Amino acid sequence: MSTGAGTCCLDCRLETGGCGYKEPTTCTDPKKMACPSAAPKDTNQDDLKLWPRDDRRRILHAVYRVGDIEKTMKWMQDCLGMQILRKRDVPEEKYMNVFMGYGAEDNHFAAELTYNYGVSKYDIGTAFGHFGISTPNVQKSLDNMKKLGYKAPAGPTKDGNNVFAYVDDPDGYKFKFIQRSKSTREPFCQVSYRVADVDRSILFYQDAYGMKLIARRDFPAQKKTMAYVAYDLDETRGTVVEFEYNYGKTDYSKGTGYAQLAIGTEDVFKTAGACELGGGKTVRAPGPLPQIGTKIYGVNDPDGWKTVWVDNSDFAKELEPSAFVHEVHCTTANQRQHS
Ligand SMILES: C[C@@H](O)C(=O)SC[C@H](NC(=O)CC[C@H](N)C(=O)O)C(=O)NCC(=O)O
Ligand SMILES: [Zn+2]
Repeated sequence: MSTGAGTCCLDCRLETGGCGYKEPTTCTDPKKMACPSAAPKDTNQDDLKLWPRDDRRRILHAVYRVGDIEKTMKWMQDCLGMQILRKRDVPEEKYMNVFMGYGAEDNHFAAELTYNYGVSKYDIGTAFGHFGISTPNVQKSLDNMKKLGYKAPAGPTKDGNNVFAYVDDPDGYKFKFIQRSKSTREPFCQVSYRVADVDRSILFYQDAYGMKLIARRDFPAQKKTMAYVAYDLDETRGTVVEFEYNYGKTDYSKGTGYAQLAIGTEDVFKTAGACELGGGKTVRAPGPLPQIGTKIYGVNDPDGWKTVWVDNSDFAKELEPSAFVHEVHCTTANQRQHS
């Protein structure tokens, strides 16, 4: 497994600062052999190169931090027509999550809202673009917001066949209403990142993450290039990652709000090896989440956008009704804010 400057396997490098072995299978470091998160012994570079396309992957949710989880939930229900899918409180780690979306998480993309106890404000930064929401009628979506007393533009922007409008959620995250026919299977259809090199991003998401390029479009008049990658080439069926490259602009601020994209995988350890091979920077070693137990692996892309890979079978267990220890009342978390 290519490890860039270092020449050791992923686990040893993370645990010991480097054992000097090039391949997990040849690593005889006692720490490595005992390491529970060792990549499968039969892993080799060719296998890792093919893994991103052989794996069973789906974009699960986008994770971002909010200052008032009840206010955001209500905004998403009122303005986007989303529903509350599940809640989980992790008091030992002083945070709670609420999952919002348009359908069950076993086959729909979701927003994973993160409320850190006592934190009411985040810097959205300039690198995050928007979340895309498809709607059959943008004007009606805007009129609905205004009728409910929310701030919204008077009307959509029309650019050729494209009809769209941007609105801000309570924390300042941008949501883009995108006019599409009713047949769109996944209304929560886009996450948009600003990037410093669009072709570098395309290649990385293809090679390291196994995504497919849906489109790459230049807009010289607007001095920008847009690109779209996903696991499904039909962009109305699943969630798409959009890259926005503004000519010559490379210095964006990430802020503290947006956290990561969660993608399902059959094997977080093998995926860790494949991401490293593709040039990803590991930021969270593969292994179980504290308190929750779901195996995850965290990695940054060349622009520093984080992806958390989530074990598919552990994720399915998270969705089982029995996993809902108790219905969390959001006021509880907000009350903690004042404790
Ligand atoms: C499976 C994946 O999508 C998760 O839900 S991981 C949950 C975990 N969330 C937090 O730790 C939230 C609190 C934290 N203080 C924050 O603000 O992010 C998470 O995101 N883990 C990722 C990791 O790298 O540990
Ligand atoms: Zn998650």
